[in-house]
Amino acid sequence: MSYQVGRKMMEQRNLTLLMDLYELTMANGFFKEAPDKVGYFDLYFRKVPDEGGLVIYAGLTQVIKYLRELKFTDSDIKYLKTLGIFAPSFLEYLSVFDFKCDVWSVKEGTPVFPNEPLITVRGPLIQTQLLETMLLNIINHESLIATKARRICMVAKGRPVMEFGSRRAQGADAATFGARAAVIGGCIGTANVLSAKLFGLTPLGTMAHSWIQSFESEEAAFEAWYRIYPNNCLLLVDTYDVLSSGVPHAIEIFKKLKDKGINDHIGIRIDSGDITFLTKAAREMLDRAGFANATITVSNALDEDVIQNVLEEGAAIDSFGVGEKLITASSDPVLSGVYKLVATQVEGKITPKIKLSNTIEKTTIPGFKKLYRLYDSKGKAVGDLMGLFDEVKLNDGHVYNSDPNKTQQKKKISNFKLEPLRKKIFDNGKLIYHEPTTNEVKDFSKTMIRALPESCLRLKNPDLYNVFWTKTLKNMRTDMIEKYSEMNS
Ligand SMILES: Nc1ncnc2c1ncn2[C@@H]1O[C@H](COP(=O)(O)OP(=O)(O)OP(=O)(O)O)[C@@H](O)[C@H]1O
Ligand SMILES: O=P(O)(O)OC[C@H]1O[C@H](OP(=O)(O)OP(=O)(O)O)[C@H](O)[C@@H]1O
Ligand SMILES: O=C(O)c1cccnc1
Repeated sequence: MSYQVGRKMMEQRNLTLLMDLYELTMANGFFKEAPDKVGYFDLYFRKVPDEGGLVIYAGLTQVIKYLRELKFTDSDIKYLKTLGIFAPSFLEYLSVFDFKCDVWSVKEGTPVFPNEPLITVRGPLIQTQLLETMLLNIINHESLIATKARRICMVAKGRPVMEFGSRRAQGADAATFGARAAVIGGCIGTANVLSAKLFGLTPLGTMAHSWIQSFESEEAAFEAWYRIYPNNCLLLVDTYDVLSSGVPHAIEIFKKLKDKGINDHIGIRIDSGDITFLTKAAREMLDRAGFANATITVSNALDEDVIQNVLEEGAAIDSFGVGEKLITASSDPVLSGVYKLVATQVEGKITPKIKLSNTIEKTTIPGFKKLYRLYDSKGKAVGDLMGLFDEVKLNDGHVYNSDPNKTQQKKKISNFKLEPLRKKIFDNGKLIYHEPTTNEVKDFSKTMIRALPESCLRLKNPDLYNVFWTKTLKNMRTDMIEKYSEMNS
């Protein structure tokens, strides 16, 4: 395949067939058995990674793009035909696929909690089923990375964190969409230029060891860099020896810049060794030479634990470059979001659906639901509330804790303001949502996090945030568990 053809394929790549085969075999069956049945699916996750207190919801932009571009091409149909398992009339339906679903979603950047319906899709069962794989693929990935970035940026305590992970991401999409998610989670920008271009992020970077190595000496390498980039001189100082070579050579360059009247956007990057010891020593040397404004950036397999540790030890750091551990969320690399059928509808009548399990955590939450955040008079979030779509009076003074182990725990809450957490994104297949920019999503996320109780923000042993259920929802689920358990005993 020629380079040009390969490029065109990438630009026009069609992800419609990126689905598990069973989505198609079921859809083929629904087409035959229940062509007019409407399905309601909820997308939610059960557990926060790293035993953290919250997940930062990310990926909606890619979900919107995916849904807008759904199209089975002639070659897709031809391929599906070769499998010999689909009815010709179903393939005909796919060939003129007309997306007709309603989609509700939480806004990107929102801190969210286990079992909350982040997305609900309502539409022809045939169509709602087909979306499972990609919706999960996108939301599970981006929310995972945004959540990890939030942890890392939180311990950096206001110091900028740059996303440096593309080289170690698991593939091109993981790098590009991961960088966007990292910015939603708090990073100030990314080294990934494609991601910066596509999503309006700030492209950032310093230099690699190859630049220094390619010259006869470190001095020559720094000298050449400063001549080309006098207004942004961040020098990598650990190629030979940080304290005896890198920092003294960097200081020489900063002096030359000072002589030319340039004294800002100067600094060093340290990429190996004991971060605490080296940054403290380097800081002293820079200050003594009159360069208190020269910044110190560190990198090298950083994560929230290392960052917290070095800052507790008093390391002198102005910013961080974080790659592999962020972009792969290596400490807990799976957000196990699921997409479950919660109701069907025939001739306007909605029937809630449930899946039982041996564990109450895995038993689904039936019904077409709505989701609110409750704020007290000071604007602090006191919990979220899940109820059924047609409940008018959501709070009768008695709501139920959603912790599956505490389903009987009843609470009375009063004097709060209800804010809907979800918005309608597609109406009958038509996009009706105005998407914010990634940087707006990031700011929105910060505001939403600030409103949460401090105790659920902690990295270790966070308090469980309240996700309440209305009495109606709780009773409906209990009744359904009983009914279906009896039916099968
Ligand atoms: N003071 C510190 N406390 C905790 N962790 C640290 C500290 N200093 C460095 N680290 C972390 O320890 C790990 C190992 O650092 P080290 O410099 O030995 O790495 P390395 O990759 O072997 O170095 P090199 O790049 O020279 O091969 C890295 O993840 C680094 O971020
Ligand atoms: O460590 P990360 O968090 O992924 O940050 C990105 C790393 O990528 C670069 O290293 P490079 O790939 O050149 O090799 P290195 O591992 O030898 O530093 C850079 O110097 C960082 O060390
Ligand atoms: O610009 C940098 O310093 C950089 C970019 C990617 C990975 N490591 C470092």
